[in-house]
Amino acid sequence: MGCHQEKTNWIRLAKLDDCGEATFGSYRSWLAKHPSALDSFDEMMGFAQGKNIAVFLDYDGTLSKIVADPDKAFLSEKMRKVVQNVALHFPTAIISGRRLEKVSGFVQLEEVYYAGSHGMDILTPSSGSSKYRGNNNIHHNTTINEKGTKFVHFCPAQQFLPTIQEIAKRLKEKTNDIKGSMIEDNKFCVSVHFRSVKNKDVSILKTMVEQTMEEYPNLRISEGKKVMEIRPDIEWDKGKAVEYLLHTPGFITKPTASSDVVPIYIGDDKTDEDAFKQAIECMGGGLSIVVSSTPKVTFASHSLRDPNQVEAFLRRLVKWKKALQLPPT
Ligand SMILES: O=P(O)(O)OC[C@H]1O[C@H](O[C@H]2O[C@H](CO)[C@@H](O)[C@H](O)[C@H]2O)[C@H](O)[C@@H](O)[C@@H]1O
Repeated sequence: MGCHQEKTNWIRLAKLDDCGEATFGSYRSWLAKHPSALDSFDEMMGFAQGKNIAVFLDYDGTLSKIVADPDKAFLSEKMRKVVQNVALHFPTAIISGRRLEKVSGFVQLEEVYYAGSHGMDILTPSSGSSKYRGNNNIHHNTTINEKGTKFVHFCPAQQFLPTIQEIAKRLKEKTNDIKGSMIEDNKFCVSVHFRSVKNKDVSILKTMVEQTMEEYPNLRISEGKKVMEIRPDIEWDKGKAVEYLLHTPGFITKPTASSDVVPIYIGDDKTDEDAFKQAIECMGGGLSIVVSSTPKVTFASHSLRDPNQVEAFLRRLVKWKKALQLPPT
């Protein structure tokens, strides 16, 4: 799928950051380059009008506020309702670093597609993506839920499962004495949390993790928000997960040319940059929105300050769609 020729100003602006421009002094000057998706709503929807919008959402820091205890990052009832409404009007997926069961357990919406482990565990009700499925079932496992519905898990890092389980166990033992640290087993990746670790112990923890990782050359570490994320070193990320879902039969119901699809991706973290960059910029043009209240280097074209603004944006998106469906007066 080639890059879209007709780039709008904001997409070109986002590309400047791609070139390494990081000279933003204040939030205000940064905002000039990554305008508020609420302030630019009409302009953005002008770009999307007449095309099929698909909505992709990150979970932590985007739909739920960042909290000290990762097990308590619950979704508010208000946000659940809004996401449900979005999913009733647009194909919608949540792509999280969490294990799939954990994020779907937090969200509890049947209308939404889910991808866990930074896109390395994608659940679809159909037979999976035609593009990736090919003639064999490699990486695809079928499951049937309690209601008898058939689902397919696409797990491109399946062969790493024993290694991930091993490293999660080893890190739990090793870091046991570091107060406030927490190892979260996200199935195909592991999070080492240090938000509640005393400053003086953070570097000790990081060294411990890095030393352990030396024995696992097929894994890599990336750093998120007060968390080290350990994952298989494969060419698969949230951007690839977006592409997979866009090729999944049934996700976008109206068959259409790929250039008629406008993915909107909203996320707050480094792993979301893969989706901003690869999926949004090179799939016929999409809309990428970073959630941040401070300036940061990003491929995203637009921004929102926090989950409250995400909620407001999603609410407005539904209202916009409903207005389009009204018969002319
Ligand atoms: O892709 P995401 O859904 O954004 O997942 C990224 C990581 O999010 C979670 O950690 C972050 O949120 C926690 C709860 O607010 C917070 O305590 C932590 O400091 C943040 O880093 C999740 O727990 C991680 O496993 C994910 O990798």
